Amino acid sequence: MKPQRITVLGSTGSIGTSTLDVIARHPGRFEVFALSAARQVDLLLEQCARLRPAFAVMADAGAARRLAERLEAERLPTRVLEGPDALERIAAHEQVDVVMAAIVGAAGLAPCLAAARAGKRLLLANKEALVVGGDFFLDAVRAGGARLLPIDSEHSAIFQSLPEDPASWDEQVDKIILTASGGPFRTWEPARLREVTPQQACAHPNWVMGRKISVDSATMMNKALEVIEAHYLFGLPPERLDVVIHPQSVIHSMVQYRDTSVVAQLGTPDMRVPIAYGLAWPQRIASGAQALDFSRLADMSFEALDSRGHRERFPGLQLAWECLRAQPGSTAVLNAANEVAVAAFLDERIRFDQIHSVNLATLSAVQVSKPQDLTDLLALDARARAQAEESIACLT
Ligand SMILES: NC(=O)C1=CN([C@@H]2O[C@H](COP(=O)(O)OP(=O)(O)OC[C@H]3O[C@@H](n4cnc5c(N)ncnc54)[C@H](OP(=O)(O)O)[C@@H]3O)[C@@H](O)[C@H]2O)C=CC1
Ligand SMILES: CC(=O)[C@@H](O)[C@H](O)COP(=O)(O)O
Ligand SMILES: [Mn+2]
Repeated sequence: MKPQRITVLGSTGSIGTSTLDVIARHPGRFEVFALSAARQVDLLLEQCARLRPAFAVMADAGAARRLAERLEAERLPTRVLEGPDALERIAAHEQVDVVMAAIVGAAGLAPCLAAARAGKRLLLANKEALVVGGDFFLDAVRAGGARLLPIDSEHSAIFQSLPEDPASWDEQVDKIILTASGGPFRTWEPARLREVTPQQACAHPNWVMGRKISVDSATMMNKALEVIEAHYLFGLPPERLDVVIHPQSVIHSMVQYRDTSVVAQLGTPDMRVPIAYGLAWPQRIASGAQALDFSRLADMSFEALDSRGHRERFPGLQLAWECLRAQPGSTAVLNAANEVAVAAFLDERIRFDQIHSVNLATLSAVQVSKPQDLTDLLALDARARAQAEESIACLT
């Protein structure tokens, strides 16, 4: 079998490094064609030395210069490119079969669209790209004849629990139930959330992840983004998307059928499992993850969103359903506001509980009209970011 040639967008991140780990377990099956990062020169250099990709792209121009100098000093053949256009180029390159989309945030949308239009197998970890792109993203997938496969653990679980034929989903499925860990503050008094530090927010109880998604898990905005992501991936209306808190993260999500049967996917919390599934689909390959040991599984518990003060503790979650029912483009505004607010929290410019205030203020201030193309979408994203910064300035 000819090796599958892969571009890993965001190769220095949590998903990126896990992807390279899975790929390394299957020499001959996969080959790395291109890698990308924003600023981490040392790690990208080490990955280039090990994997010898044809291209390495850095979002930051200074970092690209430093990487090129060091590759030359070590006589490594990888060609360095810089900036957003270069990301699109390695995503759409004719020699590429598979693109792992593991950039964090809306910055990943344009290369995802490029991969979609070029008809690649697109492994989507970058949920923000779909939350921003919505139907426009799906149109690009259809037009390009791409194969979109979910990598987010919940969506991989749902995909594994659904019937093979998407045409039967609407008729056979009653609802999708996304599980949520509840993050590090699941049992905290809501009033204490104003004291939360970035370090506390990034300490997820079950998963080791990048800082942005870790903060999103702590506010449960991650689950809000995932409800929106599920709507676009699986085509069910907002009222057929449910969330239940499951603190152990053993059940990664579930599908409830018309006859009330529930089909779920379970496993240890290790992203190499959905990554291996996306890479090899429809086959299964070794991921390197530890198997679940049911004899040592102490507990699997569940909490309703309407119990234990969760609605007050996690007010942002509801915005997912509100934005899905509002004007198309609202989910892009929510995402932009949240990216800006999370960055401000990590920079200690706002408090943890103010992330939600910024999101709400931005949603109510930005007028949304249905975006017709990528230019419209990017303009809406930029307006929402500017508005979110204004809301932050009013808070501080
Ligand atoms: N981590 C996880 O377990 C999961 C993550 N996801 C999703 O996957 C995506 C990646 O998450 P994660 O791996 O945790 O994030 P990380 O922060 O660990 O990694 C992000 C990657 O993107 C690069 N990057 C950051 N900003 C830019 C930019 N503006 N332009 C180009 N590249 C950029 C980073 O480069 P550099 O290292 O140089 O900064 C890094 O390679 C997110 O959308 C997240 O929601 C989904 C499910 C689980
Ligand atoms: C690993 C993964 O997919 C994350 O999105 C994870 O699910 C976060 O967990 P919670 O958002 O449920 O805390
Ligand atoms: Mn997830």
